[in-house]
Amino acid sequence: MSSLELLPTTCKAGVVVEYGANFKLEVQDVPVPEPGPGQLLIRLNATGVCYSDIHYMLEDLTLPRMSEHGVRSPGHEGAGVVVKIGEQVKNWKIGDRAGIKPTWDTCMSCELCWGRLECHCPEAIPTGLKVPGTYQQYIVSPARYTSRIPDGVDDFSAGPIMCSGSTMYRSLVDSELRPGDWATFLGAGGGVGHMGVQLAKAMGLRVLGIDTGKAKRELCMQLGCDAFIDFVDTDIVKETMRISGGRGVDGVFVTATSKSAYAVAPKLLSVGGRVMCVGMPATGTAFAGDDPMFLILRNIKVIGTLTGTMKDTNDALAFAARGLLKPAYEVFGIDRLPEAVELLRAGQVSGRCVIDFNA
Ligand SMILES: NC(=O)c1ccc[n+]([C@@H]2O[C@H](COP(=O)([O-])OP(=O)(O)OC[C@H]3O[C@@H](n4cnc5c(N)ncnc54)[C@H](O)[C@@H]3O)[C@@H](O)[C@H]2O)c1
Ligand SMILES: [Zn+2]
Ligand SMILES: [Zn+2]
Repeated sequence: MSSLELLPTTCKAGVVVEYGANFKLEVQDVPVPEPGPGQLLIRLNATGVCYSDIHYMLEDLTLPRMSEHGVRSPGHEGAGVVVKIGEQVKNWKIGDRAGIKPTWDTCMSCELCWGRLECHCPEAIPTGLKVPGTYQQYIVSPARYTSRIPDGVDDFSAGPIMCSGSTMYRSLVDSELRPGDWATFLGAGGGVGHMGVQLAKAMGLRVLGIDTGKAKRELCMQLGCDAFIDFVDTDIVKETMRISGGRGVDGVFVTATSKSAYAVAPKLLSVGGRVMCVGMPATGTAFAGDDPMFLILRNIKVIGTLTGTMKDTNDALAFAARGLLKPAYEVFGIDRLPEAVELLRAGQVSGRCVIDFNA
């Protein structure tokens, strides 16, 4: 085991003191963990605040629960530096830049792990759900599944790319849309959606952003959307048809949490179009496109995306290193983490809130 600096014994962390509908998050001092064999200890400089963290604290998804696993810190968009190296670790050194993803580790030896589906591995461990997440400044991570952050991508950008950026990269690849096709993002001004907008433009797609409010409209247009619709005061089916010349769009990426977004998504599509499911709706949401006759008559495909793999994350970071993906973020000091979470829960964040652990 080796470490460069004298490490503290405690660090700051966002800690859940009450789970569920009235969840409560506090910033507390917690012990700095020790890296076991094969693990790195990473000191995070930044973590993004993703809506999935809110789902985990609300415990409103059909997923394992944080409380069942005794996990008190969510978070899965971390960026920092290696400060200590466990036994048996090769190819990493102290001072290397390192990122933490929504999947903390996988078995790496099953068919899913071999075939770009490792996030679905039965042994996959979700970060911030079954193990402590990136709301904690010092975090251990399996060296084999830790992402490297390339030069030219700062930690405030790299953090959100670990989840939001890599998920949208993967979803766009799986959509098989081609340059010139229309891609629509329901939730285009949010943390995940605004990454999709940029990646879609970089891939040569035409982009229709759908969200609400002046700030999100401005962000979408600044990021290169060809058109924007405010879903609150517009008939979005009619308007989408008008913008796409009456045929509908080729792909709809649902990056919102709301039931209404899933309800409308298939209706925006052209014949042969596809709904890309990314936003995680609370347990019990019905998917309006599940009328088989609607899907049959319009040759609609429905595809789900569960975060990006190790390779997807690497590829998304490469877009950022080339200047094609620049997360729009507002920085909050660690003491203001609960405030950032509340703003996101209230739908008041354009782009991402990123936490600065050094502020
Ligand atoms: N599948 C995955 O791997 C994955 C990865 C990351 C996040 N997520 C999920 O994606 C969702 C979004 O996360 P986020 O962090 O970007 O949240 P966010 O709040 O930053 O973004 C959601 C956006 O959707 C907009 N919106 C709400 N209702 C809408 C509607 N009916 N039509 C259009 N826009 C609407 C909101 O105004 C907001 O801008 C969450 O459910 C999260 O859990 C899934
Ligand atoms: Zn996330
Ligand atoms: Zn596996």
